[in-house]
Amino acid sequence: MRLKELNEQYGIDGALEFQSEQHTEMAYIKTAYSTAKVSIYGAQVLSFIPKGKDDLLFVSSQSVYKEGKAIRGGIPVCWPWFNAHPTDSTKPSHGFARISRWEVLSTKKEGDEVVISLGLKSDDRTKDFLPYDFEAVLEVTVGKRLNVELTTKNVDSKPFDVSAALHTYFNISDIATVKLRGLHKMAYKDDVLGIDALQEDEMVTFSGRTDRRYKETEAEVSIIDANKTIKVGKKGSKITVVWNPGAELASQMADLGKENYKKMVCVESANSLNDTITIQPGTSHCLGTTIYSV
Ligand SMILES: O=P(O)(O)OC[C@H]1O[C@@H](O)[C@H](O)[C@@H](O)[C@@H]1O
Repeated sequence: MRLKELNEQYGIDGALEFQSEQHTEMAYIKTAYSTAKVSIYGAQVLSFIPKGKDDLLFVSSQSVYKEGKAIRGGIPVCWPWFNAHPTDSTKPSHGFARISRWEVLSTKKEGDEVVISLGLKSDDRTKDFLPYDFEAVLEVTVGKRLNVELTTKNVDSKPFDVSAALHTYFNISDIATVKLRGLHKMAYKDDVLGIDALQEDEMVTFSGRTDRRYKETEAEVSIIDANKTIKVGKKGSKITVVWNPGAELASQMADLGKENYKKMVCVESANSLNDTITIQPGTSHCLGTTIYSV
């Protein structure tokens, strides 16, 4: 759909406007409490700014905007698999949702909130990646908080498995001093060391490359930064991924750049490991995250 038609059909006066940017359209959203920006390519939220505060989301200044490449930052939708494909390493890392063009399904303003729904359906292209019929919907609600829900519906006659993550990049002042609360005593898979471990310290802190999948985690996590605390809630997820590439890996990531890793931390609401979801025909699964600052 062209920009003019998008705005005619789905624009909301003073609250939601589409603009062409890079290789896609972006929805610019304004509410009494916040502003947000959502890329139609990837169904990726790229900005959430509560009134009077800094952006809670980080987007790399080196990010590449081009068809087939994932935008480095915001909330990439990793789906229908998390990280490498379970059996075929030639398939794209973190699935194909974040490198797909989604369709706008609806927009609305309800009280102080603005909601945009984006959809992705199975077709000949997606069958190469996931040989089942599906309907995925990403609903983004912007208000005092940012709420993002990814619903996968199985419209096939056979069950299929989904692993996923709402891979949120948070904007922080310094990875060396930031702390995460809410994961104390939780078991995790350390994907850097390849071991299982337990979170002994009350706070998670960062002293190098960190890549962990905390298990059985349904509680809110607080990101405690120098002058703000960001709360990250979740829904339909028992895995919380914590990721920062550290200096060495960051220096090899052209779309991140050498220094930017210091300004970001990922806290992801995920389905992975023993929380991979089997979706039966005619049923659906919803994975969500809620973000706000205090
Ligand atoms: O570079 P990508 O494909 O966006 O992935 C970034 C990271 O995403 C994290 O969620 C994974 O735990 C890491 O292992 C991975 O490196």
